[in-house]
Amino acid sequence: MLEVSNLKAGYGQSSVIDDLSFTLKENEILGVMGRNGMGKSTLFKSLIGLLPAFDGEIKVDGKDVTSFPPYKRVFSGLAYVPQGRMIFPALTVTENIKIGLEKVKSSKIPDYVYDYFPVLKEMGHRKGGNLSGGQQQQLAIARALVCEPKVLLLDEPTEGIQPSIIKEIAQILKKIRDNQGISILVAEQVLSFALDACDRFVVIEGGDFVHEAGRADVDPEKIKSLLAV
Ligand SMILES: Nc1ncnc2c1ncn2[C@@H]1O[C@H](COP(=O)(O)OP(=O)(O)OP(=O)(O)O)[C@@H](O)[C@H]1O
Repeated sequence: MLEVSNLKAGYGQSSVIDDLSFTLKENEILGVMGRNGMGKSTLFKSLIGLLPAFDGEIKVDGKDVTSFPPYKRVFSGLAYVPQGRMIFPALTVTENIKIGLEKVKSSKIPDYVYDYFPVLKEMGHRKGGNLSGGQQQQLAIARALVCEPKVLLLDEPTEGIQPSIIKEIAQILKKIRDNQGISILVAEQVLSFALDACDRFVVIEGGDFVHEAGRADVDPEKIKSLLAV
């Protein structure tokens, strides 16, 4: 569903992601694990087009989007939830979700949003900035979901969120994958969350993948050691 070949990306003259290749399969949840500063956000920003690729190719469902600006990548099936969530604090919960609906030219929030995130129904009229971190994360995921993406990019969804909500978000992501039939790429540092949510795991270090494992053969201690170095 997402094919990344020999991707090179970074800031100005300095390259952070260097010659990275991987694929995300249909209905797969792939966890990109890595310590602070290892290149997770840089990778995600280059996938959605906030950073241009210096080289390489990004394909979504077979379509080359490498030269597309972010909005065209969204129309090609990508959706992005940035680190820090970036919801609109002065808009209500409902208004925030409706921004995602612009893409599908609809004004009705689909019922599935409230099945996954009942709290967003209760808090529909509340300003986004007055929600807790966990609720804001759910709002950001909901806003991305209503774009009906083929691939959802989630950058550190657990950051600053309490453990019980982290567990809940892992379960919801699996439900979303199953019911909406989308593929999910998630950057994470919290190993327990990744083990709950992901089908496959890669560890990024210095902009390159240094370890890969599937759910069946994952060695949590190995990943823990790579995250702790
Ligand atoms: N705007 C920027 N300009 C220049 N260098 C940057 C910029 N943003 C990040 N970097 C550098 O790129 C490298 C990778 O950072 P990145 O934010 O991708 O890491 P990360 O794995 O997402 O870490 P974190 O979990 O802390 O967000 C780091 O060396 C960082 O200093």
